[in-house]
Amino acid sequence: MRVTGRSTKIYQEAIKNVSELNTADGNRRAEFNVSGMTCAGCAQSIERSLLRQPDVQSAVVNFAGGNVVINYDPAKTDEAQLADVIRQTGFQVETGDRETTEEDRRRELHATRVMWLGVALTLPLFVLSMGRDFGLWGPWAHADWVNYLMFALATPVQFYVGRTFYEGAFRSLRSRVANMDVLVTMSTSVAYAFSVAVMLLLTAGSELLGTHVYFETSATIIALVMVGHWIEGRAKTRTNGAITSLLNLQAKTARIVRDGNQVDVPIEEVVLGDHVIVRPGERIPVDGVVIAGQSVVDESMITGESMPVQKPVGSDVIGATINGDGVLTIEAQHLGAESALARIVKQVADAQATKAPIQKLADQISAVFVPIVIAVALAAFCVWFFIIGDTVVAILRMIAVLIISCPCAMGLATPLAVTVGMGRGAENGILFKSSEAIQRVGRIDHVVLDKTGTITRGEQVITDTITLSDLDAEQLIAMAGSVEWGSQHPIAAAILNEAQRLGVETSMPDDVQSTPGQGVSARWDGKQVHVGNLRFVEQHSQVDAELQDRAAGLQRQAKTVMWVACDGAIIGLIAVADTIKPESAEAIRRLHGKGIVVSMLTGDNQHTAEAVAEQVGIDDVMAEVLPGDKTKRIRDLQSRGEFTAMVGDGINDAPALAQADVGIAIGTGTDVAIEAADVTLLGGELRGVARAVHLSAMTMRNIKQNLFWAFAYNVALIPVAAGVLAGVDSAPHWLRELHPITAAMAMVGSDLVIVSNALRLRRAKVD
Ligand SMILES: Nc1ncnc2c1ncn2[C@@H]1O[C@H](COP(=O)(O)OP(=O)(O)OP(=O)(O)O)[C@@H](O)[C@H]1O
Ligand SMILES: [Cu+]
Repeated sequence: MRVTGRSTKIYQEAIKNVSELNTADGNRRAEFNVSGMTCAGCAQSIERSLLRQPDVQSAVVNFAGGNVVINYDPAKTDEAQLADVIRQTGFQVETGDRETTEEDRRRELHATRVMWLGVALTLPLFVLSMGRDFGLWGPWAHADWVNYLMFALATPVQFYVGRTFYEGAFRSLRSRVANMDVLVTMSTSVAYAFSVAVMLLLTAGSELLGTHVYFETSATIIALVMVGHWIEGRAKTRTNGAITSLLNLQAKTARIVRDGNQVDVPIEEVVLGDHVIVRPGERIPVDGVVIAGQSVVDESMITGESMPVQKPVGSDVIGATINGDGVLTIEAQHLGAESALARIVKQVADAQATKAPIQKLADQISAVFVPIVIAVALAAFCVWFFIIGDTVVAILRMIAVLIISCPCAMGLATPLAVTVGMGRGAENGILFKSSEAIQRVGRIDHVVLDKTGTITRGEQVITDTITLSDLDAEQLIAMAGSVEWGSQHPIAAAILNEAQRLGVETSMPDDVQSTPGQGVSARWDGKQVHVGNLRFVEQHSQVDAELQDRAAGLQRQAKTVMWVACDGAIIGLIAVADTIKPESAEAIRRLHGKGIVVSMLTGDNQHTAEAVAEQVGIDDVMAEVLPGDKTKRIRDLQSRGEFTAMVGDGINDAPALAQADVGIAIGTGTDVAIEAADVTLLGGELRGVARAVHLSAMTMRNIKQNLFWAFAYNVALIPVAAGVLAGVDSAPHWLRELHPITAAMAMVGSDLVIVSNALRLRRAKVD
């Protein structure tokens, strides 16, 4: 990814930070910016030369982003050696932690000047030549010296302006992957050399090769392709606009308290623990926690949720979000590359550097494409030369075929759309882990939702207590609460909160045993206490039918019922309720609208699960599933041939997220779920699932349109260029004899069509 200006620093800090990290398999990861790539063929030749190194596990070049990500064994090689390998392949390398330098800017400026020089030399050449063909000039135009004038104009274009093509072609042949430079070089060299021969023969008084020179053809092709690539390059930097604008959200300064005074300092000078004052309407400068004040904050730029969020003391705030009406004092927590924003940008950049399966296919095709094209071009030449016997036409046909079939459009089709799609995702709080993820999400036909924390808020509160025996409610809570000291479960927190609210004392239990998905038991106050679901307590105590009915009644109100047993006798029930997130029902409706089946997967009781399911419109309920069985349920769906996504909030869903065809994690942060998931919804709400599906489908459609265009254009125009329409009288003249210049315009045009189609995604609505 190429990011320029002020944002470079944050981005590169983030990248540097990860380059230093070891990857999971003990390898290291390096990222370089590579310049000098002219088409997807170049990207392939770099990949191949890197993969030939025995110590390189993977190498992915993103042609559109101009970078390469390498996974290597640090014991055997280092970044400098890898950079050398790329240089030997013939490209310039910049290591990730270097900022855009004067040197780069000069190089870019020089390239642009050379391009304009090419245009300046080609224009008069073109006018001169075309004017002569159409008889606009007087008889002087047919004098020998005019040919020499054209020669003088075309030669610098061919060898000075067009030098990059020769260099590119040379590099490409050395690594044995033919790229577009080979095609441009071959075709223009043929046109140029042929014209020189005609010119010299005419001077010698021979018309052996005819009387027409084609200097303007070679020059125009070079100029056109260069202008095309220049426009393309400018458009490509716009494809990452979403990320650049995310980075630009960072505040430049922060108002901090130092020695009791408020001072404004540049954001880089804020250190961990600084107290930062955020005034109404200001951008929050850094990630932190609120230590004084009260306000609402607009987090839409990070999470995609438009509703402002309440921020009382103790809540986390994210840098780059916008403060509402209150004044906040925050303590700075995550800075620089650690900040949420930098991590988001980094994840998107990483994801963009991976290859979608559909692109691998396109790469394979374009790799064999160039040799095939050269064969077709030679065949066209032979047919016209030997069978029809027209040397000039034979040469023009060959040039036209070479030019029109440049496969660069194929290489651009996927990465451009993926880059834009991921950027759109990031703007809406949807982070894709890889390019493959964005491709897979669109194929989902079954979504499995975790209940607690995903469909519901995950904030349980006690609603009912039923006591048997002579215990009162407070004593029941004291007993259950004490035993729950030994549990991390949200239900434990709910019971302890209730104890605190009632002012009941709880105390440390002994011999705590917690059974995941069932409950917890301990010795407390000389008694053996069990707190958990029915399955758990009935192993140790007698459960009568009347009580079961009462429990079921509570469960049908979507409440979760905990049984409390003491020394083998049931002594009470505690019911907790969780609020269903207000947007859950709508989120599920949207998935249904896309023809997706929605199931619920929960450890909770069947009645409770069904009551919740009914309120939000779930199709199918899988309840009372033990934590360890969640993956199995996902596998069952997969074995029925369903492309399954699992959506979870992370506490115990990580294995199921990893098992699913697409794992979608809800929420911010860095926990295991996000590691295991393919997609993270930063906003933490379910509507993001439908948005992700929609965005993915749009991106895939865009990719397919691009690929279709790239291939259809080649398949349709190669035969035309070869001259198959020559004998068809009803075809327009320019198609019957497709001139190489027309071919060059079509080639550049097809690239631009693809770039602008990909950019169209930037404005697409995600909802
Ligand atoms: N510490 C505990 N105290 C009391 N009951 C518990 C405890 N842990 C689990 N349970 C019981 O076991 C059931 C299943 O728990 P589990 O953790 O598998 O599901 P969950 O996380 O509550 O729901 P979901 O699977 O929807 O996220 C709970 O509904 C509860 O009845
Ligand atoms: Cu091209």
